[in-house]
Amino acid sequence: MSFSHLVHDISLRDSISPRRRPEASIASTMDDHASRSSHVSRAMSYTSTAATSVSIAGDISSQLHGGYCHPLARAWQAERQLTKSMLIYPLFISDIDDEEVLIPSLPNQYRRGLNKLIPFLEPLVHKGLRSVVLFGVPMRPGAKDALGTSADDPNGPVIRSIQLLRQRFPQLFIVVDVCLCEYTNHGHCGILRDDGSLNNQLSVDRISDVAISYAKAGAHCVAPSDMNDGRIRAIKLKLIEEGIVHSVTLMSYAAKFSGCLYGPFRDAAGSTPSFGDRKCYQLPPGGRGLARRAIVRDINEGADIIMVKPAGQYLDIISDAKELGKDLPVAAYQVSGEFSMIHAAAKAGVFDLKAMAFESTEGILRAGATIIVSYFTPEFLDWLST
Ligand SMILES: NCc1[nH]cc(CCC(=O)O)c1CC(=O)O
Ligand SMILES: [Zn+2]
Ligand SMILES: [Zn+2]
Repeated sequence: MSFSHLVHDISLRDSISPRRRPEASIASTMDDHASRSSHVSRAMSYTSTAATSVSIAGDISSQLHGGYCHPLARAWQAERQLTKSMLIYPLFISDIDDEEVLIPSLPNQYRRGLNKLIPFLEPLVHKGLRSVVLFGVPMRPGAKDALGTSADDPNGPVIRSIQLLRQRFPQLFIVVDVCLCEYTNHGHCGILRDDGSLNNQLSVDRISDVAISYAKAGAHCVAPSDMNDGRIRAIKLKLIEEGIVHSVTLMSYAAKFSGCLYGPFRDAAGSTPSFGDRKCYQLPPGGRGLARRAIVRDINEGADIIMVKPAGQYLDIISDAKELGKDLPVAAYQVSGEFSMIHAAAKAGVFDLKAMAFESTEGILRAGATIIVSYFTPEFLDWLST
């Protein structure tokens, strides 16, 4: 197409219908008359400078607005859109079977015993819930010790709920978080040396045993969140040794950062460390290079899915994970603190809850994740149905 043809076309359009000017879509979003008329005069100067071919080419390629003013055209700008099957819903399962307790720092989320689980999940499964991630919470006195013995208690809440969920919801994909911090009396994610640091060998041996118990109980996916070096390899090798590697997905919390955003979770799971913090085994927030090394390491050790956590503050890491592991699904965990912040801000009138919930997941999807662990899952099942 020649430039002179474009000049002709533009002036023809202008003379036939002023509404078809390239600026029409901008003007239509303006509601006061003054700004509308200023756009009209800009449109006229556009037409008058259209005499030189170079500036026309520049102006035409600069017109983006017309491409996305319809809601569907806006949706098409995204590489991928949120679907129900991308969501994993976190569940806190108490060892007190009849318990159902609201977690004050985590809006609308409860810690539930086994007897409350099925009635709660039934309607969600009917609305399209595809996957949950289980966190066991031992509430009974004496349930915690230095080795986290209750983590794989066959009568404990996690193993019993895996069996129950498999039986009652055969289509539900059951992910189980593997860590010791909920079960140790010191609240750290492994077994400690006398000086309070993690003993890597003992921790990895124990955590891989726990993962195998969950897998044997019927978990479709085990997800170690402890961050001990070498646990992905150890779990994969034991899955092979046990002859169950073909039926279990291994999801690594590969890039898990230490920070302020896990507080409500620790309230829910009772897993706040009794001394110190997790800074020596969770990544420093500025450590992008370290996160990339952890991601590559876990891919090489046999992870099937790579997770980044938290999500919103770490979108560059999600994008790195997708680049480094371009043939693996990448998961993002929108953690308790992110969820509670969104709720608090919505309550303070900063924004609309639903709009922000969607915007936050759009960022995560854009960065490259296709699996999202989210406390908004029950709401999304409703929002995505309408
Ligand atoms: N290791 C346990 C674990 N698994 C997932 C989370 C956090 C999830 C959330 O905040 O929603 C934590 C807490 C922690 O590491 O302290
Ligand atoms: Zn049913
Ligand atoms: Zn832990």
